[in-house]
Amino acid sequence: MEERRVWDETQLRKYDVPLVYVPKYRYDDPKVQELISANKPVIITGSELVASALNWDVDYLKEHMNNSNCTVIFSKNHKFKYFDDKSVRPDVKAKFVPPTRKVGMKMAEFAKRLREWKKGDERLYLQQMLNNTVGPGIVHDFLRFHWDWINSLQKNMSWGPLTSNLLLIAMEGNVTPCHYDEQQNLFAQIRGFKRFIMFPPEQFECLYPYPVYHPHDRQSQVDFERPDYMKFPKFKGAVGHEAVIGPGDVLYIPIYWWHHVESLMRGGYTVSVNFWYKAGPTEKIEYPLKGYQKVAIMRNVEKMLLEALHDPQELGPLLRALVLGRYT
Ligand SMILES: CC1(C)c2ccccc2-c2ccc(C[C@@H](CC(=O)O)C(=O)C(=O)O)cc21
Ligand SMILES: [Zn+2]
Repeated sequence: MEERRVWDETQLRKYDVPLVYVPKYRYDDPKVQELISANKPVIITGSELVASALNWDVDYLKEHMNNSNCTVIFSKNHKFKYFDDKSVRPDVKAKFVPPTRKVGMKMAEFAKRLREWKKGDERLYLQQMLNNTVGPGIVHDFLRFHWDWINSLQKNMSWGPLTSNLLLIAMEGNVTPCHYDEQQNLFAQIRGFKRFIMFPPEQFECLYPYPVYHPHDRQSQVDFERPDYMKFPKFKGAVGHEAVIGPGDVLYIPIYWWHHVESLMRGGYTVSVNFWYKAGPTEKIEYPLKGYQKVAIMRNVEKMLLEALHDPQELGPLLRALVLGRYT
């Protein structure tokens, strides 16, 4: 039946990227397991995975979460570009200007700031690991997630263990710029609508990730809002897979797939929970290698070269000497 449109295209940010649609199937449709085992994205409906959490809004959460501190990211603009400056060398870290800052705060304070937010204020993005200390009411809802469905999926796909569930509360219009993760991800939407633009690992050359040793490792250097086609000419060849998900939907984000994520403008704050799984064991290697395997190989080469050369400035010249005029 024709679904009631509760959002429209004017709530999506405009980018110069051609898009195809991610397919949508009911959780018991064989196409779901077929697509997931092929490492292809799919929107899964009717799973009831987080049905017990569909009432999670900030008022409910602040009532039922202990007074535990939540991690809240502040940004001066709508972009929340992830960075990891823990594992970064001091010389690289010294030059790096973090685009966001992390603050611990109680859910009640976050709710208040959300209510009182005015244009020009820093934007907020709450991301809190769900565990058994967040509060009895939340743990009760969490335990009532549709675990037998997702556990059977994990087993059928021979994924590794569930590593974490992140509770995510984003302001309308927040953007997580394009990046990839090294885990399988089932992303459950609870409140509001989120839009994903995803690219397969094969499009590595179009998305120009930062060097592996950079704090923005795994993020694309391309600013989707103002692409620099001189520096990143191959971005012209990128083709995105678009998915818009709402309450009750689950999106499968395959390991190593790039994803740009935004909470729809004028759609109110969004609540989501993601389920990150370690990759399964690689059975015997088959040739030709898959895109994500080549990405993993390139990452290892970068790490090895950095280890050997020690000075990051020497990596470029050595790689150019190795390739230009020889492998080009
Ligand atoms: C941007 C933010 C809040 C952040 C800041 C600092 C450190 C980590 C993270 C982090 C990690 C995951 C997400 C969820 C999602 C993107 C989205 O839904 O916005 C996503 O990428 C995924 O589920 O893989 C969001 C974030
Ligand atoms: Zn991600």
